[in-house]
Amino acid sequence: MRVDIISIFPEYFAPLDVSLIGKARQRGLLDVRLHQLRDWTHDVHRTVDDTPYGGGPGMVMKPEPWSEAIDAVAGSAPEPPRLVVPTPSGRPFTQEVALAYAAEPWLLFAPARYEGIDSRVMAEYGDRLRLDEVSIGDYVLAGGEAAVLVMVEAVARLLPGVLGNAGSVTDDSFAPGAMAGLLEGPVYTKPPVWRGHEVPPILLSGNHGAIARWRRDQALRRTVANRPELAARLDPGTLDKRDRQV
Ligand SMILES: COC(=O)COc1cccc(COC(=O)c2cn[nH]c2)c1
Repeated sequence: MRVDIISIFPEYFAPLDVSLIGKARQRGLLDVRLHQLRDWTHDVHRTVDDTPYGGGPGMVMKPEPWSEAIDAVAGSAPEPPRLVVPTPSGRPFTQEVALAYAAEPWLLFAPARYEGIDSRVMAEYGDRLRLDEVSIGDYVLAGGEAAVLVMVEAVARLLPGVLGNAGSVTDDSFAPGAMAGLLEGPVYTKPPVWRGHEVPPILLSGNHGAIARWRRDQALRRTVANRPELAARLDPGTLDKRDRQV
């Protein structure tokens, strides 16, 4: 997968050189290319923003630098990238969206700063680059760069070969399957007793059926407690009689 990121702070993406993503890049599983938006300005101050039409606080990112940058990166490629713009007003970025992105050969991220990018840029590229405006949560960041880091990590870990243990992807709490739609339950490792806290004995029992039921029960409890709106969406049929005692 190829990932291009256009930003006025390309240095923000240094974390993509380390850990999981860094190794995936070294192994050629991921091709991340960074671009400085200001390289597509033509004034001495390398201006990328201006005051908003209609008044109001803050500044808006000018359309010309973005369109010149996007044209230079995406060009007239026969199979153009999917353009992803992080914004508080976007559709929710979920594991389902991450899975869809992981199937794309090429993503182009456009993290905005200030009050956002002139909307005509979205209109210009919406169709050809299958523009997706996505939100990683209901809060406002100073810029989309942190959101791009989040999305690149969520997508990259789904690529074949990136995660050592393939199982952990299918066990994702938001992945389809037995635990679909449930939050992760508690996890434990050695020592069996730590500062007087014991690991739940069921986990040491070797009874894999009972362990699976216990884990599902714990996941259901946590989902009901922390995300009642997810619990409400669970298909009653998916809850076996044990779960209904929750
Ligand atoms: C067309 O879209 C744009 O112009 C983007 O506009 C903005 C405006 C303010 C802040 C941001 C950065 O993204 C977030 O804050 C964000 C993303 N997810 N949750 C919070 C982007």
